[in-house]
Amino acid sequence: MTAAERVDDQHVDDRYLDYAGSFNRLEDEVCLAAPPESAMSELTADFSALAARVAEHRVDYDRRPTRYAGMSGLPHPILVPYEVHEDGPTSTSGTVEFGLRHMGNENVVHGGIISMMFDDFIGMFVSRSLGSGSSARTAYLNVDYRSMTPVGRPLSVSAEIASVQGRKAFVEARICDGETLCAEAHALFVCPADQMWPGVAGLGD
Ligand SMILES: CCCCCCCCCCCCCC(=O)SCCNC(=O)CCNC(=O)[C@H](O)C(C)(C)COP(=O)(O)OP(=O)(O)OC[C@H]1O[C@@H](n2cnc3c(N)ncnc32)[C@H](O)[C@@H]1OP(=O)(O)O
Repeated sequence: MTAAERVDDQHVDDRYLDYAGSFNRLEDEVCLAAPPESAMSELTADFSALAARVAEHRVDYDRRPTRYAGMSGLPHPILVPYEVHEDGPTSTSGTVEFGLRHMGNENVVHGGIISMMFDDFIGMFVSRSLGSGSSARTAYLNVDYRSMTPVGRPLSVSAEIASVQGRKAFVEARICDGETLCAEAHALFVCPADQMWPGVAGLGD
């Protein structure tokens, strides 16, 4: 599913994608630049003015496009955008591309960002699959970093529900660069006690 196909919410439209995408570009450039002192002072003033302009448009939680974008893998100021290509009741797969703003060491992704990507990708998959809205909570997320994860090119990402035991969903996920396993995750997501999973046939206890 492309970003354009996912734009079906009144809170997220093409203008939002341009807006969030240009902000991501700014983040990339800030991570790469070393402005001289005078340019840095000017840019600091510009950033402060820009923050004040954006602040004029604050809205309540439910009306924020970043909330809906964050739940769909769309461009977002903090989360890593991804696309879902196949989505079933027990497994999902797609592509993710980390940007320059996600770099730790040169040209490779910061480990904490990889954990965040897994948490978001798995959390949204579990919520879609087991039907808890967006309320599945991460109880633990164990990440094994198997090889350096590159920035700036599409990588595959996939997850599957290994088992569901009562309110607990055990999930496995991985990010690969072609045949190379970059990182894998083993996670437990728990459904809040007052919202039992509607469940998936064959997965429950
Ligand atoms: C940044 C921008 C965002 C934009 C929006 C995008 C949204 C995207 C969102 C994407 C999604 C992102 C998602 C996020 O980021 S969710 C945010 C990160 N997660 C949290 O904040 C969760 C905090 N913890 C809790 O709320 C509670 O501890 C939970 C709900 C997890 C359990 O408390 P609860 O009182 O309900 O239940 P319980 O304690 O009786 O436990 C129940 C069962 O679970 C077992 N258990 C529990 N913990 C562990 C453990 N660590 N290892 C092994 N087992 C564990 C426990 O033994 C028991 O098993 P059993 O005895 O029944 O067999």
